[in-house]
Amino acid sequence: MTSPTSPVLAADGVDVARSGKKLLDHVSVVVRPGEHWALLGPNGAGKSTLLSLLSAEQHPTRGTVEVLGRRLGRTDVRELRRHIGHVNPRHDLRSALSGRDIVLTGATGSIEPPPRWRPSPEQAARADALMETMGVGALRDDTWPTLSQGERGRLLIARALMPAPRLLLLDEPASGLDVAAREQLITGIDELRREHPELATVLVTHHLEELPASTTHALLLRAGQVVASGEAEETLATKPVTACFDHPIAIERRGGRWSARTDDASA
Ligand SMILES: Nc1ncnc2c1ncn2[C@@H]1O[C@H](COP(=O)(O)OP(=O)(O)OP(=O)(O)O)[C@@H](O)[C@H]1O
Repeated sequence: MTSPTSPVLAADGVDVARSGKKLLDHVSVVVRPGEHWALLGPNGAGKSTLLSLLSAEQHPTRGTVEVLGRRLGRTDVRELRRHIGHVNPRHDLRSALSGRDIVLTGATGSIEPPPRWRPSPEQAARADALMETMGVGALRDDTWPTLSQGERGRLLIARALMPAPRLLLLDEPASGLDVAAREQLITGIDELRREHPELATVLVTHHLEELPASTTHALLLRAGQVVASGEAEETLATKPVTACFDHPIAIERRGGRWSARTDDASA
């Protein structure tokens, strides 16, 4: 589809308008293989709207979006979506599938395994390896209704990676998790990034504490506009984050991870 070094995502001068309101205003971003972007901003900033473009679910009103080298509006988005790992936290599973079967449905792109479908030995081995990476190898036979939210989240990431996508989109993966579950998730994401060096990821969050240490870049959005964009070291810093959230916030980075608190010096 593209060369291994060409951008995985390229949005250029993107506007999205709905009901006469500009949800995104001249947003540009380029994501390359091996980069791990945080998409950060307050409620209503436009993060979900941008993610819906990057996942080929919506089209821009103005500007261009290329996903895996294909221009939205000129390509079959249903086919394109099959090459994007998109973790939907509202996974609509009704039956009591086992952890391993849930991961295997990533190979068929379906919620339930198709009747009489059996995984190939390669697919089965990949499912097992991804479950180990995400720290859910022990949940092989546990069924969906018995799993915690954190366990489900990590299984769904393994599931999204079954077709070996070059792009993984994570929409608030740590939302609602307790601190132990959040840390297990973050460890899994770090591990995943180490084991799949070509994979590019975009992770949406409101909280800097939820960012894995392996985050390489960040895009800060406020009211549909880009406040800062680029390498994590520069963008996940006191000044741009304060501007993004319109509140004096001091950022600290320790052991690779970020934390945020009110900046008393300027509050
Ligand atoms: N179809 C629509 N028509 C009009 N306004 C919309 C539509 N969809 C979203 N919005 C508005 O666009 C803005 C951006 O929404 P979006 O969901 O992208 O923000 P977000 O950064 O993901 O917010 P949150 O952190 O709360 O999830 C919000 O003010 C929202 O109310």
